[in-house]
Amino acid sequence: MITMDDIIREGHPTLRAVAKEVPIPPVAEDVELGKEMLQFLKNSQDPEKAEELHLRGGVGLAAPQLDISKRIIAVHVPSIDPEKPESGISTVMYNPKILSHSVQEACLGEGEGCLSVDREVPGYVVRAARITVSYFDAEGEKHKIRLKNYNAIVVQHEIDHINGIMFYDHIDEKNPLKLKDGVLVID
Ligand SMILES: O=CN(O)C[C@@H](CC1CCCC1)C(=O)N1NCCC[C@H]1C(=O)Nc1ccccn1
Ligand code: NI
Repeated sequence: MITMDDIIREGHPTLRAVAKEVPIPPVAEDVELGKEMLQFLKNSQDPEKAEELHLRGGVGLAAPQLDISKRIIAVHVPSIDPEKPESGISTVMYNPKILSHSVQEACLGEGEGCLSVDREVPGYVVRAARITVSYFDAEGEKHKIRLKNYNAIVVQHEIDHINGIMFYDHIDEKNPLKLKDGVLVID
């Protein structure tokens, strides 16, 4: 079972490596890893389990954060609106790829954090507001999905990890809270 002790922190070189594609269909080891990554996120969002296991609540996790330089990410974003279950996303993506993205940009009003970064880094992380992502699932089936707003931000944060990019690489150092016109602020 994955706990915070398994998550490497900034400064570890694996966080800056470009992760390798995995064979499709995923081998048993990669299927198991994906399941554990998704379970970690679910545990981290369960008050009892999070307390018992000392987990920081997370909505995404990338294999490089476990010092495993493979292109595997997990996302577990609860849908805010129970009437619209599709507004959340819960899945493991193998070899995810952003096929296209909107010109329109977006950022989280609160900025971003990272389970591999034990400090606050203030500033807007401006990303594409909408993305089209292809990925393979545990069975080796290919998917092509369109994501927007918070789900799009989360998946972009995770795909950054498999490319060795950290969220603060996107923050304008001179003026971290600068916002160009038209950037959608997501709260
Ligand atoms: O690469 C993956 N990571 O580093 C885990 C990150 C991923 C998100 C950061 C911004 C977009 C994706 C993560 O989840 N967090 N960042 C640090 C502490 C907070 C936590 C978080 O946002 N938690 C959360 C949010 C809503 C509901 C429940 N929990
Ligand atoms: Ni992160």
